[in-house]
Amino acid sequence: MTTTIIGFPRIGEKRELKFATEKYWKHEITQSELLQTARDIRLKHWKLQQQAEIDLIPVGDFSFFDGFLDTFFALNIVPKRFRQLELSTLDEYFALGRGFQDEKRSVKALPMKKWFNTNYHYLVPDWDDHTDVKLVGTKLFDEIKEAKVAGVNNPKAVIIGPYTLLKLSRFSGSKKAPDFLEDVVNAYAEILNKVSELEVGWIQIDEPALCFDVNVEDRQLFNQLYTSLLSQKGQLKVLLQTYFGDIRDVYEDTQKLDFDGIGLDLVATSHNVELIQENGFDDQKVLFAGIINGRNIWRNSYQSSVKTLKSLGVKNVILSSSSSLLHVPFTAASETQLPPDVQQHLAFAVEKLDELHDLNLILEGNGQEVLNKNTALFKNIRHPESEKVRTRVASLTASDYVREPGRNEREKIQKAEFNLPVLPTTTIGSFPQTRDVRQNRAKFRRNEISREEYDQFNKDKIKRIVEFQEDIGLDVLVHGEYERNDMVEYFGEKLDGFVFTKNGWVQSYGTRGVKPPIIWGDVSRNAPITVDASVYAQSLTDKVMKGMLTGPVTIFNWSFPREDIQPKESVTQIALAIQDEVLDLEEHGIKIIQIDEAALREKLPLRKTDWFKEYLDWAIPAFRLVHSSVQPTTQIHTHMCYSEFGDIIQAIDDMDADVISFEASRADLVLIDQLVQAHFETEVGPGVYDIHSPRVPSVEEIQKIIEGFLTKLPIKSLWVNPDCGLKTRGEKETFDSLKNLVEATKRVRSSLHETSGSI
Ligand SMILES: Nc1nc2c(c(=O)[nH]1)N[C@@H](CNc1ccc(C(=O)N[C@@H](CCC(=O)N[C@@H](CCC(=O)N[C@@H](CCC(=O)O)C(=O)O)C(=O)O)C(=O)O)cc1)CN2
Ligand code: MET
Ligand SMILES: [Zn+2]
Repeated sequence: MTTTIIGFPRIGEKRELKFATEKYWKHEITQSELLQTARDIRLKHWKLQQQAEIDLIPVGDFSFFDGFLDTFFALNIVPKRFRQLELSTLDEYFALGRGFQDEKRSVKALPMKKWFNTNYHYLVPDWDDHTDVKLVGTKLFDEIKEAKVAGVNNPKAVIIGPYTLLKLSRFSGSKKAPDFLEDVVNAYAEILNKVSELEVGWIQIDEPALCFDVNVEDRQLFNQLYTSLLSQKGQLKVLLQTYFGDIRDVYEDTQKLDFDGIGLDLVATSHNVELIQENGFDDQKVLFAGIINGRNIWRNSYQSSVKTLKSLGVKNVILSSSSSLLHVPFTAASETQLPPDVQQHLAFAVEKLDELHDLNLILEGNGQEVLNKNTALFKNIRHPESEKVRTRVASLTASDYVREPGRNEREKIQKAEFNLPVLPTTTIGSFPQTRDVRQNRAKFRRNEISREEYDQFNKDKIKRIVEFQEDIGLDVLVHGEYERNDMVEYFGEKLDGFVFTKNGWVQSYGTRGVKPPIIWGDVSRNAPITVDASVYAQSLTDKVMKGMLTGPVTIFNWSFPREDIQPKESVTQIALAIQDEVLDLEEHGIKIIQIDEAALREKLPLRKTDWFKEYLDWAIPAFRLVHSSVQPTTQIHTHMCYSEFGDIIQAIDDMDADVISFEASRADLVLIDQLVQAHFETEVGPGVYDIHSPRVPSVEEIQKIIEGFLTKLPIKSLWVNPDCGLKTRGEKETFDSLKNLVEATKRVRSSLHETSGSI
């Protein structure tokens, strides 16, 4: 038996890569300084794995921005608009990820999407009829050489596979995936060949897309790709690596094809275990058993892992992580401020390396001591439970999930209550988290300023931004969320039952990271959270101030969940805590309350058959529970930044919010059509401009977009807003964009007057 991992976090223990990259973008360091930082990071991570005696060390899992981008960049899949910029290779690479702008030129970045059911984003390549797929990149080979020089004698080359590449791509020309098949196979064959020449034993080809539903055509595509590719592998051993789910649709095919290893996630579901038990596993192949959880931060229970592994009856096994460790923070060792009983149960990336080593020892018969210690740890685990919370959850009844009166009735009541103009304008909540805002928070954290000073700073910010919103004529105002480091971490810090880390950063996209809170005990609210800020903001204006909360499903999905109770149970507890906050806001005169569910779509199970019974059947009720007991006059908004909910429209409507805002880039006029077709009842604010880019949209541009929406949607259901919060933007571009948004709306309103006389 030996050990490996699928991949290691790459941002660095103290986010060194983030800081160096951002400095490079600001021209504060040179390219060679950035490359040196990257080399240092890779070396350090390889050494850590060597110290933990990991046998097969992944190489190629490092990335400056995104591993999916690395793969298609190496394969020359770069739209012309980027090539024409004539940048250096590295700058072209970054341009794909974050767009490019100088005095003369402006090119939009490739779109980003959620990587399966994680909070990590990958870049979506756009293939057109000019796309010329061929191997041009040397990153993987360079890193292999570098690893060998550094004394990594047993590297495992890592690359994203052709099936996943094709399935996750966008084809905008007349040529579709099958038309590129031959070129793709040739390019990958060349990669295998080059890796082989470097005397590498194994190549890991990541194919997580096999964990989605695989239909007949997909299955044929998969078989075609690999029949051809594997016939050219020579001496190189090929590992088909999957993660995040099971491969029931192609399990038999993978057994028949000439793979040397199959990597299966034994943690995300029990399905892969059953597949092996029921169908057996080819004696000639190695099972890369994904037994150490790459998605959560708890210690592994050796006893149950050993039991699972022994139940498989597979001859050749290499122990591995269930996914890349990219999705967990670097090390738990630095989290010294955590209660010791929590601390001892944590395993971040570095600790997971040791767990693999331990498990290997145990399975080889030399690990009785570590096994005993681990078993004792699990015997003594005590999650703080609250009788009060349990009783409250147990006494919920069906009526707690139903808001009265129904939506149509409420709509009339609220139109009278608020008397807003048609096409009401608003924003999604946050305003730019400028340097001074973060510094104020950092100072408070370091005890350099008092609570009063900290609060006063934020109050001044609120006052200023309320004045700005009034000045430019927005209709429904927000307080700006200056007090929040992150929309989930902030609530985690305020609620009982959560613990949080000091340095538990996980990459979300590019150089951006999040510090997911940890759900450790039963969750409840012990004091108001946002009431002061919202009430203060409302006191400054006669316009209506929108309260701003994060919903239970998003808080749960962007935290590290406990595993001793069902997700439904945790989410219901969080829902009741947020319900307390909703009712408190209402009682304090806040009349519109937005409850963000940005992450609702994200955790939809990979397979359609699981959508309702494993997720939506509790996620949608949890949201309803939060708001169902408010007055008919209180207007409930929700927000989802990603518009990929075409397939779950009915479930979104069933959340029973009064208004929903979401992203609506050009392609999503399709979504608007779907909404109309599905008789979607919730009022909608499809984002009229993209906040992920610093570009300022013109008045005319926004006006056109609103008019476009109006050709499809009734005017009484339409709101005007940006497509997400403004926290990552600069102030100047934000202010200019919002002024244009309001002006465009006014023009549309007056043109309506002219054409119809009344509205
Ligand atoms: N949890 C979550 N997931 C999400 C989103 C989201 O908003 N939250 N949005 C979507 C996109 N994802 C995003 C993820 C991260 C960021 C982001 O901006 N992250 C920031 C960190 C934000 C943060 O929490 N900052 C902290 C701490 C920042 C810090 O290190 N501060 C320095 C000081 C900084 C300074 O002086 O300038 C220090 O303490 O030393 C704070 O504000 O308090 C980053 O990586 O740069 C944006 C979007 C999807 N997933
Ligand atoms: C990622 S969704 C963001 C919603 C939040 N209210 C904000 O405006 O930042
Ligand atoms: Zn958003």
